[in-house]
Order: sequence, then C-alpha cells, then structure tokens
Amino acid sequence: LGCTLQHKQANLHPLWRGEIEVPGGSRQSPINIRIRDSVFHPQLAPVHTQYDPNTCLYIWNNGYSFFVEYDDSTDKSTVSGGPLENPFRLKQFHFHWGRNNDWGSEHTVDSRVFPAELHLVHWNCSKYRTFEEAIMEPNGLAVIGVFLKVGKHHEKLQKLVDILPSVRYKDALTEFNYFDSSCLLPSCGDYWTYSGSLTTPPLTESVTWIIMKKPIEVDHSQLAVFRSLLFTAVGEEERYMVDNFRPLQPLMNRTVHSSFE
Ligand SMILES: NS(=O)(=O)c1ccc(NC(=O)CN2C(=O)C=CC2=O)cc1
Ligand SMILES: [Zn+2]
Repeated sequence: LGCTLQHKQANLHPLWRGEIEVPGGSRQSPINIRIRDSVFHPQLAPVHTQYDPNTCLYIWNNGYSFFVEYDDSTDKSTVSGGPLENPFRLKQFHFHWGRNNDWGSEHTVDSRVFPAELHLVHWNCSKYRTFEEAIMEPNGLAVIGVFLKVGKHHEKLQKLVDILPSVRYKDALTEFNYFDSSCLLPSCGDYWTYSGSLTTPPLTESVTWIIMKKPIEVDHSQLAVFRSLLFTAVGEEERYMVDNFRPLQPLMNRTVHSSFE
C-alpha cells in the first residue's frame, strides 16, 4: 500500500477519522482478524440464511453509504444458526469501500485489506420488538460481513449497481424491489465470529459479527459506480462517497472464533 496510515486516516470523513472513541468501549468494531489467534469452535453450526426477494423495499443514500432496506415486519427474511441462539430478521444491507482498490474494507484478515465489504444487518426479533430497540442491546444485532475483491463481473449485483445513480445524493431514496441478497454470499460457509459494535454512530456494542472467510468477486466498473455516489446532498459542495470505513479498533480481551479449522 503506497500510503501511510496517517495519510489514509487524514483523508477519512470526519466520522471515521478515528476521532470518535466510545467512552468505556470494550468491544468496538472493526478489528483485524489474526487467523492464528482465532479459536476453532467445533460446535459452531453453519450460518443459515433465508431471504425472500419480495421483502426488498427501497434503496437510499444516508450520507454514509447506500442502504437496501427490507420489510422486517415478518420472519420472511432471516439468518439463524451459526453463533445465534434464535433467528434474526434482515433489516438492511450496505457496503463500505475505498477511493481505490487498495483499501476500503472495515475488517482486515492478517492485516489484509479488501477493496470493499458488505454488511447484512439483522436484528434479534425473538428478544426485541423493533430494530431501533435492538440496536441498543448487547445481543440485539447480527451482521454478516462479506469481503469484496476485484475479479469477475458479478451478474446479480449489476441490478443494484444500475440503480445507484438514482441515489447519488444524500437523502435520495428510490423504490427497489425483488432483490435476492443471498446472491451476495460466498459459496463457502466458513466464517469467523466475535462480539463487536456498529461501525458508525451510535457505535453501540450490540453486534454479533459473522465474517465470511471467502470474498465475493465484483469487477472494476462495478466498484467504480459505488465511488460515483456522494456524501453530500443536492446543492451542497460535492464530495464523493469513498473511504467510508472506520479505522481498526483494539481487540481488548476478545476472542475471535472460527467455524473451520
Ligand atoms: N456498519 S454496521 O456496523 O453494519 C452498521 C449497521 C447499522 C447502522 N445503523 C442503522 O442501521 C441505523 N438505522 C436505524 O436505526 C434504522 C434504520 C437504519 O438504517 C450503523 C452501522
Ligand atoms: Zn457497515
């Protein structure tokens, strides 16, 4: 990487310039996953997702990323198994990416950075009534993280890429239905899991992270469209939505478990 961390940090959006320390935070995200320090847990079941493409509602630019929001009023789209005691409902998915292909992911694996990272955000509908409530609770959320690497064109992602220009500006929203987000998961089910937090405000320590070992492939042009989005609203001085990842946070006394040896 031709850049120093300081250079990268200085370029970051104020939100992620590492200026926000959570007072008393002991389980912040993202982290570097050191493979040799992770502990194989034979009891860890496979992660089971069942996503109903018809529960996809709309896509919007919230000024940090673009979010694809799902109808979470039923159990039609859920994740279960893995480290989870019960099913969690899919609320939204979004990505984090860099200004170029040299960096962009939030988590790293043995300090390897990926050009982007997908987050599928689910909430504990067995224990809490709403997403907003769950976001504040220690076992409220489960986020599946999937690394993106530059490679072959991702056919099914293109439907999403094609609609991004319609949410170029902050607060733009457009209807987006029938999208099967399971096409964004790698075919290999191996994952790491650890207890962490949201990586943007409110940074609450409410997330069981499930980080898939294998990345999915997208091509240059698809990532380039991500970088054409703006952090800024119509009428504001335009700033491209890039480098929307939070700096690495200290592991403190946490163990990362792996579902594979
Ligand atoms: N990057 S991450 O850790 O997966 C991460 C995941 C989620 C949020 N925040 C939200 O989902 C905020 N939000 C609400 O509270 C209701 C709708 C909505 O988008 C922030 C960060
Ligand atoms: Zn995220």
